[in-house]
Amino acid sequence: MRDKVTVPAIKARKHATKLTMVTAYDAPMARIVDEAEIDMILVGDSVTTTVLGRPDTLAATVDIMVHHSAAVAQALPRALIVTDMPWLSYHISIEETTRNAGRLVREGKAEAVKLEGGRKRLPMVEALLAAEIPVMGHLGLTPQSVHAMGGYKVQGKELEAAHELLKDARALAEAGVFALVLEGIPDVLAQIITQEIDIPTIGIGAGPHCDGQVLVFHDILGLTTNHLPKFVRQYAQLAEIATSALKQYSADVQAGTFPADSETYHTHKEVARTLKNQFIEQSAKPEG
Ligand SMILES: Nc1nc(=O)c2c([nH]1)NC[C@@H]1CN(c3ccc(C(=O)N[C@@H](CCC(=O)O)C(=O)O)cc3)CN21
Ligand SMILES: CC(C)C(=O)C(=O)O
Repeated sequence: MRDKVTVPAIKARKHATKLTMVTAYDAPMARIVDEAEIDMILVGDSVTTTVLGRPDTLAATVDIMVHHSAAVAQALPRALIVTDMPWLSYHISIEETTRNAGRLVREGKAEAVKLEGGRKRLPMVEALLAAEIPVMGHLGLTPQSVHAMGGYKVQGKELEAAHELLKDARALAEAGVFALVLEGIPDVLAQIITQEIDIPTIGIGAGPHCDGQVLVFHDILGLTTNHLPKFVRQYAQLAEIATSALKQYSADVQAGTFPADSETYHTHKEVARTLKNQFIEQSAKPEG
């Protein structure tokens, strides 16, 4: 039995083996991810795009994140549960931010929260850490900034933007976040940030030099039907497997081969015989 993954254990992996994180949005998904010995489960606001059919993550609310986080926690995973703070739940005031994160922890059973943005989020990050809530940062292509970025575009490609991202990473690390997601940035910038800060970096579309990697469950397993970012590697085509299984089920129903006797309930022979005699025509012949 491997030990429960904790925030200090994640921090301690900075100069050890690579960290892995995968999203999950409900209990069976959490069990599948945990069986694979993934270090961290991200209850991502990508639940909106993967499960709720939305084009972006802006529709996520604290209620939605609590609902999915609590379902994941019900699986009692060994992996650390990190739950996303949705858009506008940490932008208005320190009080609202702390209360919202508190709900993710108390009702959603999150063991840490993740929020997007750098220096402009520092007062909120500091308030959460003061309330003993571990915080994971998220910089670069931050999906909650989709409209401000003008789409899902790689960030930090120009020299000045790269320097600004490094400053944001340093500020978050100094404030005390325990790990930092780097999304959609050039490999060399991710390499430099990883070298310059003393907490683990978790990359998604940020090249191979990060201390760990994260991907979305549906993307890895081939359950996503829409456009896939360049950074996704699909390790299975589960949608195809599911569709062919459901077609087989449908064919069996049409052919009358499902359900079989072993999949059917029976009553006592005497009761069955009497009922048949009363209601089913031509059932007078003796029952076997
Ligand atoms: N299923 C899913 N997977 C994700 O990784 C994900 C979500 N949903 N929803 C929220 C955000 C949106 N994400 C995205 C979506 C698209 C690109 C994308 O298409 N990027 C361009 C980059 C173009 C460029 O600037 O060079 C690409 O072609 O990869 C990247 C991240 C990541 N997140
Ligand atoms: C793409 C990952 C990092 C994320 O934030 C999410 O799944 O919401």
